[in-house]
Amino acid sequence: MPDTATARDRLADARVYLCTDARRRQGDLAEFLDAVLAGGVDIVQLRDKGMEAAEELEHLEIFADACARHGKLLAVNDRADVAHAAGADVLHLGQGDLPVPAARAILGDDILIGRSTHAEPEAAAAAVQEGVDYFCTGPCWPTPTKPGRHAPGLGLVRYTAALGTDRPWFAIGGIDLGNLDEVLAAGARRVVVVRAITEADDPGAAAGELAKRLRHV
Ligand SMILES: Cc1ncc(COP(=O)(O)OP(=O)(O)O)c(N)n1
Ligand SMILES: Cc1ncsc1CCOP(=O)(O)O
Ligand SMILES: [Mg+2]
Repeated sequence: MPDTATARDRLADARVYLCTDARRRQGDLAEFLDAVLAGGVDIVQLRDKGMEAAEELEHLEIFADACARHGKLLAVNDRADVAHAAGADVLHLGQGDLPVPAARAILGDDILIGRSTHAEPEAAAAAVQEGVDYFCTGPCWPTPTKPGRHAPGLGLVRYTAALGTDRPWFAIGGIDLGNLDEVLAAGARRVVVVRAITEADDPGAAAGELAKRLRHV
């Protein structure tokens, strides 16, 4: 991507979106982020559900520095105030989070807003809702990363692909290098992962392999 690319240009080009907590603290965290961003992650989100805002902001400084070094997008989960304070490129909102118009009223038009969807009507709505820049469909498989969330499976991915929307959308939930071909065959061209990268022996290599396969479909 050229240096002049906007956040929306970068989103349009994105294939691999990583959500990670901040268990890998300080120096180790920066090293981890450098490896995965150099490897092929296009968007990185700090997703640490138990963390209070002040601690989240502290960690986000490390994320923001890493994203700036690599020209990649920084995403914040759930909280518009934290996204604003961190200067994030992206705010991700689930069905139970702040409604998109409320987030837009706080943040304006420059930030990208993403939305989670878990059922066909939610995906169809997110594909056209004003103020939404991208959406995610899943979980494709039940996942310990989001306990208790019913998995609509690859049927929702097939449904979303059939919408033929121009809006970027990502498959999420239980995706790894072993089942990526099934996700691709269902019609997804972008994925969100947690464990496939954070729990890999070599996170940078895992990011690279995911990116390579998604970019050569
Ligand atoms: C990129 C991305 N996609 C989906 C989610 C899940 O959001 P949500 O359904 O609000 O669940 P929590 O992550 O908040 O537990 C996400 N965070 N990021
Ligand atoms: C946050 C979230 N929302 C739906 S599935 C999921 C977690 C996906 O994690 P993993 O890639 O480890 O299965
Ligand atoms: Mg949420």
